[in-house]
Amino acid sequence: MPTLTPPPKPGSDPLPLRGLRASFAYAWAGVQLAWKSQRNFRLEVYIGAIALGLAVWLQVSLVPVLLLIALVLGLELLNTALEALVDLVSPNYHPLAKAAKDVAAASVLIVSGIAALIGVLLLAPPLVSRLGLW
Ligand SMILES: Nc1ncnc2c1ncn2[C@@H]1O[C@H](COP(=O)(O)OP(=O)(O)OP(=O)(O)O)[C@@H](O)[C@H]1O
Repeated sequence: MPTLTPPPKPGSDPLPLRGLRASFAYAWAGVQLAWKSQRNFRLEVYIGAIALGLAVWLQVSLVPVLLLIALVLGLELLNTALEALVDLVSPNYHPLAKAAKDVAAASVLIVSGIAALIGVLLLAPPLVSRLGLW
């Protein structure tokens, strides 16, 4: 019978700062995992970086752009976590597993679509004017 390793518990470290550092390290490992395994996450990071660069260049307020980037990337990470959990509990086909994955993917789709629309509404007018097209 395989021995089960208990999960690490950085929050219960008697030295709070060491526990905090370990928590950040686990969270960063999650970002790296998503970067390596999720093409959509990489694409969203690239698009977010371009939007941020444009906002700086066009002197548009960075607050809405940063909020939208955080929303899309955070939701994509949650979607990735949910996919992993579904694969763990339901490696075989199950309609509820399908519902969980499809609805989680739908949340990313809707938020990304609306974020893209807001991004265009924010950046297109100053971009057109900066390029002297209007
Ligand atoms: N265990 C399962 N039971 C039923 N349907 C599943 C199951 N696993 C995946 N699916 C279906 O296959 C689709 C694709 O699943 P998958 O895990 O490959 O995610 P994905 O959309 O390819 O995500 P990503 O490309 O971000 O990894 C799901 O949206 C779901 O409809």
